[in-house]
Amino acid sequence: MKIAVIQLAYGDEETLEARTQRVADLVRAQAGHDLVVLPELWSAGGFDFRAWPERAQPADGSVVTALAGAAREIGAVLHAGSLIEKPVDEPGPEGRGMWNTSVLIGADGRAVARYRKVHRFGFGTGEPKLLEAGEDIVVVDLPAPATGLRAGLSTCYDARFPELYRAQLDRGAELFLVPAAWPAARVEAWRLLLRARAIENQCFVVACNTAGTHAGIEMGGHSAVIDPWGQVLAEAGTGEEVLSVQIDPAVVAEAREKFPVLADRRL
Ligand SMILES: NC(=O)CCC(=O)C(=O)O
Repeated sequence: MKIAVIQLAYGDEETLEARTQRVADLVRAQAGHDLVVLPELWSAGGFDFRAWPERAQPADGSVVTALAGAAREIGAVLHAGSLIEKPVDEPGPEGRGMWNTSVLIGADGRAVARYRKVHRFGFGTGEPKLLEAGEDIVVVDLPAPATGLRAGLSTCYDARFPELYRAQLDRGAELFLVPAAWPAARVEAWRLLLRARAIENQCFVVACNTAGTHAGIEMGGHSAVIDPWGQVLAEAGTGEEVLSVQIDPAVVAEAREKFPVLADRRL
């Protein structure tokens, strides 16, 4: 399976329309890959809380529609990163009506899965103040042409909560897709947590972070693809960059058979 991880950089100047066009073009440029992955909240701005209400959209709004077209054109599965989702007529349990939602799009341009971020980052500000929390664990068989692995969806801060990944493992996950807007200030934690999630669950990790500086926060980059042994197959630097990585889905079963640590779990 050939994967492209688009570590996008952005600042504060670009309009939503211009960024959407730029990102759709970047996705189109990944023709030949089976799976293309984008970062968290690239359309709304990961830490640009004030812009979220005006950039919020339904999960079938103009941003996802533009990307679905790009995925269809190149015949790839696309993890569209996440957006500030504001569905029509869904106020949510806390009355905020907005979620940090990831969308996985098939090569036919149709949405195959949606994940609403469970752990909200901000300690009383930002996400917990403005957004609803997701409540569902989402694990899905990757569709053609990215077939062969079952993927668990999570987002950024979720990486600090190993129990979420165990729950995904128990639903058959073999690969974790993790879009993020993780700041440079804590990038070593990001790098370490991703490897830990791969090793403890014997899963691939495909993690796509943000680069650049927006809303006064420098993003950490270091997107990575990690195998079930914890080997880093590719890692980005700190700027905008596309990682292109070939993975062998058979490595999951191989690692679990050669080193059957999961069989020793005591619940
Ligand atoms: N967007 C996020 O979830 C940021 C998480 C973060 O900065 C951290 O966990 O540290």
